Amino acid sequence: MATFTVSSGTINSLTRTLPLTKNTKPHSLFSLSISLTLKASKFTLRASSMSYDKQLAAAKKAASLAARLCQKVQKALLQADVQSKSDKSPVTVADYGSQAVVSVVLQKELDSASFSLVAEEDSGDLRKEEGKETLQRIMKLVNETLTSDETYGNAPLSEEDVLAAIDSGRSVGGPSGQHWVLDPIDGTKGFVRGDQYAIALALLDEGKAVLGVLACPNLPLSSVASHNPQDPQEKVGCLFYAQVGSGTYMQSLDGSTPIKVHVTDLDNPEEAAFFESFEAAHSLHDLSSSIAKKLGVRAPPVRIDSQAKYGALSRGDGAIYLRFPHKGYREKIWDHAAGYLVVAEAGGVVSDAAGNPLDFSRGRYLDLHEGIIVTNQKLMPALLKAVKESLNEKASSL
Ligand SMILES: Nc1ncnc2c1ncn2[C@@H]1O[C@H](COP(=O)(O)O)[C@@H](O)[C@H]1OP(=O)(O)O
Ligand SMILES: [Mg+2]
Ligand SMILES: [Mg+2]
Ligand SMILES: [Mg+2]
Repeated sequence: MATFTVSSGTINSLTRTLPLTKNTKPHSLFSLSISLTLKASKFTLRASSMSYDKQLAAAKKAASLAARLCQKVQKALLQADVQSKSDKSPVTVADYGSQAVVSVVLQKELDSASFSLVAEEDSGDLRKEEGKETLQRIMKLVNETLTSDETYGNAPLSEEDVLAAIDSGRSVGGPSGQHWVLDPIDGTKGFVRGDQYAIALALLDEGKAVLGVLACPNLPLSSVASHNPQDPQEKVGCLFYAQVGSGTYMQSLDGSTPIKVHVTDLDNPEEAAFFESFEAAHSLHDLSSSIAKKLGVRAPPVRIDSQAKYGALSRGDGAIYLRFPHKGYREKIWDHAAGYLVVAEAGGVVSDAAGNPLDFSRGRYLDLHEGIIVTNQKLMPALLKAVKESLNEKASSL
């Protein structure tokens, strides 16, 4: 006979929601409690036996190949003359190319019949007459990248295949079923400057993030705090990955042995380093400076682009990440889902400015209170207090 164990907390919280009256008979409570026990046990069994190993292997392969494509374009971009640097098309080519590569690899490696992808780009502009030349360049790049992996052989994709791969990212996501979530280049501003960017890929199952993969081609393997960009011996290019319930790992993009990473265990905010956007247009630097001051943070902010910030925080390079977009900006799920799981599985906490968890089940957008804050469990209460005070001061000064 199978035995099930369910925590009393689960049953207590379930019975709290029951409509109990003075007339509820003891035996009906007993049968109710048995049926709740079985239901809860079923849920526990399903959650703990669920493995996403196959999807994780596919996601790591997809993000690594997309990173290879992006690195090639960024290298050419940085070597180009000033005039062609102001041309936006290389970024466009890498954005679309990365999305196509991830979409093709996931569909080749997994069951494509039930494939759903929520991704940033769509092929609208590429289908226009003026997009023809760009599409040619994307197709060439995608084929070169895919054939650089020997498992994909030599069956080149047509223009139509590439357009279809990009457009598979039009899914609206939502609370049921499985959905992949992709930002093919997160931090395009950093990509163009030659700085940080990430290929961010997550899997949602029933509205919850269950896999997160971040390829960060320009992030040093050592801490950003101790990194010396002049030293040619220092390796760059990190792949972070997390599966729900299994922790967060990091390896080099060229495939070193993975190491388990953990957020810092710092409990004194004065010693904390904090991350924020490089771009002042993406996050309110004044507000984060006011929060840091209240916490007594001594170090200046570490400003880097993209979800590389989540990766760096997951291995303890810094203790806090603050993100407060300007009024009216709506956050998208592909800008946070992968980073969220990488940090959560490394022991960190990600919430909105009011302390609510992020909800990835509501479609392509995240509905948030004000901003996003990330830190470890010990520092979160003090951080929430400082955020609340700073937001109140900002509101009363308007
Ligand atoms: N006006 C904006 N405010 C906040 N974030 C923005 C804005 N415009 C684009 N972004 C997105 O913010 C993220 C980068 O933030 P960060 O400053 O942390 O690098 C990216 O996802 C970027 O999009 P994209 O993916 O197109 O680069
Ligand atoms: Mg983005
Ligand atoms: Mg993007
Ligand atoms: Mg964009």
